[in-house]
Amino acid sequence: MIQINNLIKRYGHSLVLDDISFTLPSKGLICLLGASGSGKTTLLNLLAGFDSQYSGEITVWGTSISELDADELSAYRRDHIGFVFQNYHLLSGYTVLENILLPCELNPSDEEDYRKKAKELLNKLGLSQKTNAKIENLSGGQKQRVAIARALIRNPRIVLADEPTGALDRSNSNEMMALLKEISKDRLVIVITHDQKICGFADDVVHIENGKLRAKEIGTGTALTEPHKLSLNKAVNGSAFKRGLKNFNVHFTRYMAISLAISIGILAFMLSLSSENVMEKSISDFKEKNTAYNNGYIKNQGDNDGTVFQLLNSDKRIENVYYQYKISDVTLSVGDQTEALAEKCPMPKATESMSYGTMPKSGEHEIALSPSLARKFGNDIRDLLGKELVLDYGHKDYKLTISGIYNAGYDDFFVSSDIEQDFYKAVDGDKTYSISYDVKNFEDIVPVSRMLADHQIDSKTSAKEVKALQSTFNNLSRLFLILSILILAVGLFISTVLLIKLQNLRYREIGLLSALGFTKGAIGKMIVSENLLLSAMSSMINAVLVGCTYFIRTTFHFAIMITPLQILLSILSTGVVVILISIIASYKLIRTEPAVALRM
Ligand SMILES: Nc1ncnc2c1ncn2[C@@H]1O[C@H](COP(=O)(O)OP(=O)(O)OP(=O)(O)O)[C@@H](O)[C@H]1O
Repeated sequence: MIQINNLIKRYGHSLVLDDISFTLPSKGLICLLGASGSGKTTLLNLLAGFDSQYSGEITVWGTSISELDADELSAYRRDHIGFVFQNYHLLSGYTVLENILLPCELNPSDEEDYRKKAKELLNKLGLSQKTNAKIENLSGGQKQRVAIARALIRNPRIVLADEPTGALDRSNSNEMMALLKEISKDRLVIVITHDQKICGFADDVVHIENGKLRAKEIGTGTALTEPHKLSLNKAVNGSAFKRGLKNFNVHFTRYMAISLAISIGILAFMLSLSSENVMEKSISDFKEKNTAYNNGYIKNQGDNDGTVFQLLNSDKRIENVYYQYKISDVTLSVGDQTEALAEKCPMPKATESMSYGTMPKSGEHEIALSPSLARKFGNDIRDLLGKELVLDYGHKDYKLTISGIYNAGYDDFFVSSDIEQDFYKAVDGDKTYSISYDVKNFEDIVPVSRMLADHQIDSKTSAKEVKALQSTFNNLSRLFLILSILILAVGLFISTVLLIKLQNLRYREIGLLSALGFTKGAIGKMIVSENLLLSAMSSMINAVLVGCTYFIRTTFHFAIMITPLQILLSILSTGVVVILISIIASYKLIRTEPAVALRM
C-alpha cells in the first residue's frame, strides 16, 4: 500500500503537484489519466524513487521513502519497483535477453533462475524468437513488450508504466493491458494513459488535474497500519567490472577511434622529443665523415711572443695545442714504390674535404694523401685505402696505414697528430709555421671559432659546416616540434570530443541503470572500469604504433631514434592522458539523477 501525504512538487516556480494526499492499494490495476503536462510522469517518478526533490511524504509498505538515503532509494528501486518507460529506454547494442536481465546483474548469484524466468516471460509475450536479437532491430510494440519483461523480471511489488500503449495499435494495446491486468492480481500496477478506452481494464481510474488527484474509489490520505515493513537490502553483489567490460564491447568502435586519436597524438609528440636523438645521430655521422672536424689551424703570423699559443692553451675547451713546422726531405714508400717530397708545409686539416676514406686519427698511425701524390703509387687511388705506407723523415721510419684521399690539388699528406708531433722533435728550434689545436666538444667548435675571431685571430676550422648543420637541425626540430604539438592537440581534441559525445549518448543509459537500482557507487565503478579498459587499449595501440615506427626506422634506416625510456613514457603517458580525459568526460555521467537523465 502506498500512502501519499501532503505531496508538493515544484520545478522552479512552477507547481506541478499541489499538496496531494492519497492512498493507493497494494494490488490492482490503476489507470492515471490527465492532460499533457498535468504531472503524471512527475508523480510516477516520485513513487518510483527516481526523484527525491519534493516536500510531503510518500510511504510504501509502512516505510517512508522520503527519508531514505541514496543507497536505500537504489535498493527500493531495485527490489520493489518495475518501471516501464514511455520511450522504452532499452540499451542499443545489447540483445533482448541482455536487456531483460539488466536489473538481475545486481544479483548475479541467481543468474540461471533469472535466465529461465526471462525465457518464460519472452514466451508469454510472444517474443521467444527474438531472444538473441539486437534491441535496435525490434519494432515499437516488440520493444514495449521487452520493457515490460524487464520490469517484471525481478517480480516487483509495484509496476509503474508510463504510457505503455502509446506506440501500439488497438489490438496490441488491448493485449498489453490484458497482460498488465493479469500481473496486477498480486501487485499494484499503475498505468499512465491518455486513452480512455483502455481504462476499461482498470480496477480504478485516477485523474490528475490542476496538481490534484481525483478518484471514485481510492481513499485520500487514510491512516495506514501496514503489517509488513519494506525490506531494503543495500548490499549489491554485481560486478561493476563485468558491466564495464560489456559496455566497452558494445561501444568498442567508438573507443577504438578515441584510442587511435590519442595514441597517434602522443606518438607524434614523443617522436618530436626524439629529434634530439636525430641530432646526435647527424652529429655522429658528421664526425665519422669529417674525422678532423674538431681540429683548428692558425697560421703563425705575428705570434712570435707566443700569445696565441698561450690563449689556446689556457682555454679549457681546447686541447692538444702544438706548434707546427715546415719539414723537408720526406720519403714515402708503398710496396717497392718510393716517392720523395722536398718540402712539406703544415696545412689546415678541418677544411679539407675527403674523396675517399677519412682523415688520420690521433693514435691510429694513419696517413691521408692528396690525389696527385696517391696517383704516384697506383692508378686506382681507392685501392690504396688500408694499405701500409712507410714514411721516412729525420732518419726515422714510420709505418702508417693509408686512411683516406683528400681533395688537395698538389702533392701533400696528413698524418695522425701524435706522429706529426713526433716529426717536430727533429726540427726543434726552427721557426714555427702554424699552430694546431683540437676543440674537445662538438658544441664548442663554433664558440671557440667566434672567440678567436673576436681576438682577430684567423683560424681554419670546420665551424662553418658545424654551424650550418646546427642551424638546419634547429630549424627542422622547431618545425617538427610545432607540427607534433599540433598533431597532439588535434588528437587530444578529437578524442575529448568523441569521448564527451559518447558519454552524452550514455547519459540516458546511466540514468536507466540508476532507475533500475544501480547505486551511484556501482555506476561510478562501472565507468572507472570502462575508463581503465579504454586507457589499457590506448596504451596497447600506442605500443603497437611505437613498434611500427621502430620497424619502419630499422627497415628504411630513418634517422628516428626512440630510446626505451621514451617508449615507456609514450605508453604510460597515453594511459594517463586517457584517464584524465575520461575523468573530465565522465564527470557529468557519475552525477546523473535518473529522473533528469531519463527525460533527455
Ligand atoms: N525536469 C524538469 N524541469 C522543469 N520542468 C519540468 C521537468 N520535468 C517536467 N517538467 C514540467 O512539469 C510539468 C509536468 O510534466 P510531466 O512530464 O509530469 O507531465 P505529464 O502529465 O506526464 O505529460 P505528458 O502526458 O505529456 O507526458 C510539465 O509542465 C513539464 O514541462
